Amino acid sequence: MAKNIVLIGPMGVGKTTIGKKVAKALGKQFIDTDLVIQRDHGPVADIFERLGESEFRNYETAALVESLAQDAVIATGGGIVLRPENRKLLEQHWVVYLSTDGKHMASRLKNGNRPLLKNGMSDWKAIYEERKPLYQSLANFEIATNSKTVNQCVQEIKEMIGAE
Ligand SMILES: Nc1ncnc2c1ncn2[C@@H]1O[C@H](COP(=O)(O)OP(=O)(O)O)[C@@H](O)[C@H]1O
Ligand SMILES: O=C(O)C1=C[C@@H](OP(=O)(O)O)[C@@H](O)[C@H](O)C1
Ligand SMILES: [Mg+2]
Repeated sequence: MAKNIVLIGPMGVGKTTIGKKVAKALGKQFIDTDLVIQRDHGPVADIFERLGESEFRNYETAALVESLAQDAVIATGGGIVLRPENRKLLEQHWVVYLSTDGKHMASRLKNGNRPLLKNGMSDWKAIYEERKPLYQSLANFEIATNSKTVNQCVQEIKEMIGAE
């Protein structure tokens, strides 16, 4: 199995945006687990509403398995680290953790419908604090995105994996 580059990190940190650009720069396929779920089951917010979070997590694990079988750059959803079985799968790949100190996150979160953020930034902070140790323990690389542009993050990832 090829070693994929997998982006993890909290909601809105830039996994989808940066992942797409890294894939392009490396000439690899780009996969977003949320889009795989959406392709098969409809919009993420609708799944949360109709079926609840635990069914969404089932779909997410299936999407992760399918994605990791490719040779790709993969953007995950922020909650991918919650399930032990997902973490076990990720251990075999290059895991890049996009971190943030929380500044500028409100503007990064403006677009997109995130069903877990009913109370905005206070939910975001609490969820991130809870998951941070999981992101840290899985990461092969960490990129502090706070004061960097999207393109700087892309460049750093390329350098980290030795593509430069
Ligand atoms: N380093 C960055 N600096 C400024 N804006 C960023 C940065 N990274 C991402 N963004 C912006 O933040 C928004 C959220 O990014 P997105 O890729 O959807 O995050 P995620 O997939 O992690 O939830 C996008 O509009 C993106 O352009
Ligand atoms: O953090 C989470 O639990 C989630 C993050 C979202 O993806 P992004 O991290 O790309 O926003 C999406 O998978 C869903 O809304 C749940
Ligand atoms: Mg995303």
